[in-house]
Amino acid sequence: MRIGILGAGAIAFGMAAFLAKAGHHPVLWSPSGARTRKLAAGEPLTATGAVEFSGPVAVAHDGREAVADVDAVIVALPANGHRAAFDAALPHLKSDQPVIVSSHSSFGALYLSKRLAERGVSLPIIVWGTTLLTGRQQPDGASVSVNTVRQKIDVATLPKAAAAEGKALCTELFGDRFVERDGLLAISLSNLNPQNHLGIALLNLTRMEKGEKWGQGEHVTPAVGQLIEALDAERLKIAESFGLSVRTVREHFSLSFHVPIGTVSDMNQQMHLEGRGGFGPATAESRYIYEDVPFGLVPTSLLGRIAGQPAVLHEAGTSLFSAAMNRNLAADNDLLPELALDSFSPAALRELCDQGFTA
Ligand SMILES: NC(=O)C1=CN([C@@H]2O[C@H](COP(=O)(O)OP(=O)(O)OC[C@H]3O[C@@H](n4cnc5c(N)ncnc54)[C@H](OP(=O)(O)O)[C@@H]3O)[C@@H](O)[C@H]2O)C=CC1
Ligand SMILES: CC(C)(CO)C(=O)C(=O)O
Repeated sequence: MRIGILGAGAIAFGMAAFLAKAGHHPVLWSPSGARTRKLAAGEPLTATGAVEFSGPVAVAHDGREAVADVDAVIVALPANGHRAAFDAALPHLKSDQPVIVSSHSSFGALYLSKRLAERGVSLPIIVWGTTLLTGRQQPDGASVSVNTVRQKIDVATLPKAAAAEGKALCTELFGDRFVERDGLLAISLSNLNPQNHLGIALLNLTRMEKGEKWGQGEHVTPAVGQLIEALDAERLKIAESFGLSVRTVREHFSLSFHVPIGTVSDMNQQMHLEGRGGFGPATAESRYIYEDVPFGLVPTSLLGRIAGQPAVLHEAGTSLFSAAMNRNLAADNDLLPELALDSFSPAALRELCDQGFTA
């Protein structure tokens, strides 16, 4: 199949390599063009580690080229770029052309659904709770090091009625690893980066600010792990009050990183011992803050208010990072203001997350 990928970072490169290796035809789009310059000049895309691949891949020069004549579109860039990517693709998307959002954040699928309905276009939006793989892009501009390919990925569709079709497509492209969850609302409570990264980045902020090279797994010490698990308890309580089943952070870690289940700290220490703990951000200008606070902590706090289960640690995380960065990080979210979800009842939100917007 021909697959348009919006984004050209670590995840987009890794997915393109995975797809090309499986015989599909990925088309990568870098919004600025910078990250596909080498590939467009004919250098092969190279993946090493958990995915091994080297070969040519196609490059799109704009949003129109990225979605023209493709069988499906994948959005694979940080959530602070989702609205820009959606807007670039929107005028060119056709009815029945599925769009996969990985990882889904901050009700981006509802934003896309609303804009598509305004155009009279109807297509399945497939949302994943996380990414297919983890990895880091290499400075040579044409390669990616893939740390892990996940065993399980939570998936749902908007509208919910497209669930079987959505899961079948994902399985055809990426194999038998998809676990169907109870709609977009469940997936909105399934992305664990915001909680994980709040613990990691807040408690290691000076390391990031000073540009140190530091082991991420190694620095998920017992205190950091306990903060992550306390944040997880808030998320689980919100999910429960909506009647939704979601994975715990312990299950997520064990399934993603192939370590026996234990405390979050113990699992990270195990990854560190095996040389798979990775490195934390070497700058405070990191998506761990600028993506995960506005597009992760903020929407979870909103869900907590709607559910009557205030997420006090999530709210504190937003306030603490906003103070430390001297910036109102909640105001960086450019998706939620378009949706005005604050006044929704739990039942009305659930209905919208199951049906989406219709033309
Ligand atoms: N890497 C990992 O291991 C993991 C990543 N994730 C999630 O996956 C998603 C992708 O991550 P990853 O690939 O690592 O991220 P990267 O930072 O590597 O993504 C870079 C890509 O995003 C584009 N981009 C970034 N910000 C914007 C913006 N404001 N507007 C438009 N485009 C933008 C860049 O554009 P340009 O090409 O123009 O530079 C580039 O194509 C994120 O949501 C991340 O949290 C989740 C778990 C693990
Ligand atoms: C490094 C990892 C896998 C865990 O924090 C991650 O989730 C990310 O890079 O976003």
